[in-house]
Amino acid sequence: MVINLSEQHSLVSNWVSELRDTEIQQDRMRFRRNLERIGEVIAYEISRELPYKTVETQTSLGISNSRVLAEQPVLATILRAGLPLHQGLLNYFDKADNAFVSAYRKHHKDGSFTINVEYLSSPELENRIVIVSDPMLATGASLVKTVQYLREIGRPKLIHVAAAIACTEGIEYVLREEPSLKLWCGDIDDEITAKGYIVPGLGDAGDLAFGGKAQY
Ligand SMILES: O=P(O)(O)OC[C@H]1O[C@H](OP(=O)(O)OP(=O)(O)O)[C@H](O)[C@@H]1O
Ligand SMILES: O=c1cc[nH]c(=O)[nH]1
Ligand SMILES: [Mg+2]
Repeated sequence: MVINLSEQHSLVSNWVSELRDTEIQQDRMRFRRNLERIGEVIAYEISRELPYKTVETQTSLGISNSRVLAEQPVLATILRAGLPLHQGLLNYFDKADNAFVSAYRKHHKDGSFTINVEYLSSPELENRIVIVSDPMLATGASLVKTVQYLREIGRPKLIHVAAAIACTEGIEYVLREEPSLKLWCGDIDDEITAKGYIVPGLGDAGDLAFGGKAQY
């Protein structure tokens, strides 16, 4: 299932527009903060679908029956571009457990790339609700590989995905490989280049958030 948050009027499309803007991108702090804000809104949207339980809360004047989360989700993110989006989710799910995966594109001289996973840190995932965050869902290869690694740790009962910008081709690939995923996207673009960049997209999210990296 796919939800495109830009289909409805909300501040999300405003922030996605700023993420795409080459002038505003010069301000790395604003770029990271916009990703974080999108993460916060997606956290709120997902929170409307989670299980709740009723607890008695003692106030200074009496007892309130309040609804609170019945369980904490696991927030998983893909290094490095996922970090600001992850922080936004964590701002709202502030008691969540966390997982980190280093799925990154290893670029080859012929212009092709493969997805390398070199590091994975995760809590137990059996029967947990997992929210995977990565700002860019391009070919979908990083996401599918990440979910496959997470499934080796345990069997989550539901996996949500938070992305700032996804492209239709990548979404189709992800849902072919992992049909049970629920994808929350800030916006969806239709094109992807031969090098795997989303068009119009925003460029390289990791570089824009944290600076360029050397090829080695
Ligand atoms: O859908 P895909 O085609 O797999 O591409 C998306 C991936 O590419 C980016 O990471 P990148 O490899 O640039 O690493 P970085 O976060 O270190 O910049 C992005 O953050 C995704 O993880
Ligand atoms: O367009 C894209 C595709 C992958 N990763 C990015 O950062 N941008
Ligand atoms: Mg990158």
